[in-house]
Amino acid sequence: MKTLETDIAIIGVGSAGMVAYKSARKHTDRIVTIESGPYGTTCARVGCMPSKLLIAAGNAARAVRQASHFGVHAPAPRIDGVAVMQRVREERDRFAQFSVDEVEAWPPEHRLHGLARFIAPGVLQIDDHTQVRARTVVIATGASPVVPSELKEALGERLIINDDVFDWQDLPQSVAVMGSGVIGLELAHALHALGVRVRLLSRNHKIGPLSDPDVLASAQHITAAELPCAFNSQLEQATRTEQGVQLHYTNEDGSSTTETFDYLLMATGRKPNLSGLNLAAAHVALDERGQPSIDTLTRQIKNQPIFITGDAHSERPVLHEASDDGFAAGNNAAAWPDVRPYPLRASLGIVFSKPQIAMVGKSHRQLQQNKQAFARSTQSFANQGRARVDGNNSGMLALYADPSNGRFLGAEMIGPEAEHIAHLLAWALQQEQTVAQMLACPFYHPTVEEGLRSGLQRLRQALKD
Ligand SMILES: Cc1cc2nc3c(=O)[nH]c(=O)nc-3n(C[C@H](O)[C@H](O)[C@H](O)COP(=O)(O)OP(=O)(O)OC[C@H]3O[C@@H](n4cnc5c(N)ncnc54)[C@H](O)[C@@H]3O)c2cc1C
Ligand SMILES: NC(=O)c1ccc[n+]([C@@H]2O[C@H](COP(=O)([O-])OP(=O)(O)OC[C@H]3O[C@@H](n4cnc5c(N)ncnc54)[C@H](O)[C@@H]3O)[C@@H](O)[C@H]2O)c1
Repeated sequence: MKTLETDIAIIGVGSAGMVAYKSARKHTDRIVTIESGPYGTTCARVGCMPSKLLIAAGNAARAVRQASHFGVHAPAPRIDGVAVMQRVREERDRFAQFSVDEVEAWPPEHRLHGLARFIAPGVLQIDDHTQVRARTVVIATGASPVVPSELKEALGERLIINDDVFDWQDLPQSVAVMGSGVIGLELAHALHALGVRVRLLSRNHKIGPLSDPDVLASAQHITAAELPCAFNSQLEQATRTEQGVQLHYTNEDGSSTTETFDYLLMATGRKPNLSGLNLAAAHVALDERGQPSIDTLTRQIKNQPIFITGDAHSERPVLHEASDDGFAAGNNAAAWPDVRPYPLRASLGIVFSKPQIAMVGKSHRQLQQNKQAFARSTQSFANQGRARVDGNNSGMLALYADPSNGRFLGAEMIGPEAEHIAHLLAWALQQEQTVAQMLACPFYHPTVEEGLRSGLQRLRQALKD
């Protein structure tokens, strides 16, 4: 057994772990990173990038189909599944290789391979080959999909997760997608647009992270029109067949459906990779969800020389937050015990569905849960000028503001250009702008952003009422 002494041990070399390493390295050379899987990051290998590549292919197919709306008639697109998946894999590999190259350029003595777990405070066991004694530890272990073991046993390799999709050599004929959260929506829309027979199964009426009643109702309507869905359905039985899977489920109205698919894609949430770390040996207390109590600004686990980053602590499991966490944790792990707060950016989430969904700042649910007074406006995109020009005039924007000072608080949206409107809103939120200040900014004509201006004008009126 090899033993090592170091200042900082970083568990997990994904997006957060890589940034933590680079930040810590500015202060000390005594760093060890530990990675149990391949380098390349979840985002580039099996997350953000390959999913957006598949979505881009789906958007291209959709554009051809919708061209006739403009009087431009093209034959139905012929989808070459092998070529679609080849581009997804090749571009994915190219993105992932940038991270692999970066990590492999780090000094070899800074890189260990194996599964890390605590055996005592400040002491990590890596597989059965190395023990690392570290002054501080950064946990950057990411998250993994939740897959019920009984379904996995019943369906074997016909039950898949997002990772499997991006390794396909060809598109399958049919896929049932379980879960109408972020991953379920993005992949179901992309596969459907690429001509795969899809059924989106949801045990409730949720659409991604949406909570505003009007935006959610609009999203339910749009999603049901766009995709074959079974909302509020209950999977009763899943059986492996020679060709794939047979699913028997109860529908919202009590009727039953039996359908066969090539695969069942599980998209029912992701869980932080903490259970294998044996945090009890580090004297870290966990709550009922198996989460440690952390200071969100320093990223420190309360009263411990341990920092936690990215999807491993699940508050905001998106890429830019993982990078920010890594930066804060890397610097603080080096500075410990003189840690300092690193402020959070305005909260921003985007779902690359059709149309896109965006969440900025406080959601409707959070405002209600906090019992916070708020003014609200809603704005439909059905008659928005530029959206009608482009033939993507569906969706709804809800905006919230603080009645005590007129400051913008948050927004929920499904609709055209949501990714760009959400950025404008997040920047205004971070600058603590009032609705009046936002309306004093320029809005070009004719743009979808004019729909945002209409929503802000209504919000200004709601603040007066
Ligand atoms: C399908 C999908 C699409 C996504 N799309 C987007 C998007 O469009 N935009 C966006 O912002 N975010 C997106 N995300 C989320 C984003 O990918 C994550 O927030 C981000 O990758 C988290 O980075 P991380 O460093 O926390 O984890 P990871 O990159 O997963 O790194 C964790 C690393 O820790 C290693 N590890 C785990 N346990 C141990 C252990 N005990 N010992 C040693 N090593 C260990 C793992 O092998 C892994 O390499 C998507 C995620 C998925 C799954
Ligand atoms: N565009 C992006 O930024 C992007 C894309 C993909 C993933 N992500 C990140 O990854 C995280 C995880 O995504 P996700 O889609 O796995 O989780 P999610 O929490 O968004 O969705 C999970 C869905 O599964 C449902 N569900 C849970 N248990 C179920 C069960 N037993 N049966 C049926 N349905 C069930 C939930 O009601 C929910 O709708 C997201 O929160 C997001 O932060 C981000």
